[in-house]
Amino acid sequence: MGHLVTVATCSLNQWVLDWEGNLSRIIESIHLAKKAGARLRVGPELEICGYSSLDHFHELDVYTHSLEMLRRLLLDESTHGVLLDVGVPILHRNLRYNCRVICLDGKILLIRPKMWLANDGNYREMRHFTPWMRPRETELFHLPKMLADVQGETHVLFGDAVISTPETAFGAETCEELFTPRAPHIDMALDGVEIITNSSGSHFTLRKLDTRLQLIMEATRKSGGVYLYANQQGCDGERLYFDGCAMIIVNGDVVAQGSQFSLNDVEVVTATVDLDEVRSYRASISRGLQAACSTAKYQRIQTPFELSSEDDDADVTKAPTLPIQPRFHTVEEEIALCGGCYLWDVSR
Ligand SMILES: NC(=O)CC[C@H](N)C(=O)O
Repeated sequence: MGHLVTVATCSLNQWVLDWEGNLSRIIESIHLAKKAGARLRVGPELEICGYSSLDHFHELDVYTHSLEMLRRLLLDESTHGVLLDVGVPILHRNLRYNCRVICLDGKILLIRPKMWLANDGNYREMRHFTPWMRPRETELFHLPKMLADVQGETHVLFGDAVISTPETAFGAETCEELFTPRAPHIDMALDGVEIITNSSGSHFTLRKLDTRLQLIMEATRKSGGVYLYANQQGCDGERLYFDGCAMIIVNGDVVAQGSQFSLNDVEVVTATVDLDEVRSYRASISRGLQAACSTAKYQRIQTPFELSSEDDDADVTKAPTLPIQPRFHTVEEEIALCGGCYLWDVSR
């Protein structure tokens, strides 16, 4: 167990109810992540069915087909050997949730429902989903038979928990949660969670990338940590254009940034991060007392799967990815690129 970890996030051009296409792009992103040596991969919000499925989320078929696709993903051994954080809508005790399914080697470790839903501007999540309003609580999710067969068990954990590996802990927050005053990453970071994944369905509006970046940079500058941002890329069948830009940020510095306006269907962004940088950063800012008196303690789901290796730490050629200057388009470029990319994607 070492302290250098290679992680991956991605931008995918998913389409509403394009079951086969969405699954194949998810699998391709996992292959690319594995090829780059990543041991953790996060994908965009609701990537299995497409983010903007709108009132299709009222159709029970969407939940059944989403789980059928999840089953295929779990059974596909080419996706094993890396921790996966996949966006899936889940029906649980008659309520519809916008979830992350955290899985490894064909087994589900945790289903983490979105807690703070997006409901302003073009977002209507409260029309389709119920927010999970119980921070740090979990209960059991009864797997349908098709998944129980794969899992070898009838139930998995559902709720607000985090994953603990031998060397670190990671937790998921979903898109809008980053924008909220009491964002989940704050309590997670105070409880020692070092890596936060954020899977988003964040559409383009002028200068929104600046807002996202400021939020993530400030979050990790205040709390320390590694932040993996994944987003939908391009159109997905509704009116909106999503501007991708998957990113990896460490302690307030961007270390990897994907393209904001891309015609690629799958773009994977990876970085090698040094967990010791998070530990020393967290020790050097005056957060210790806040962490020590924080009563917000997360249930940790244990996995023996290692994100790092001692061999990597001993390999002098293996170094953490260095910070880069974040890239921003000018306002004029954003206007030109979003129109062109929207028209290309929507009309093909
Ligand atoms: N899907 C979401 O939760 C998106 C909401 C968020 N405010 C954004 O625009 O990125």
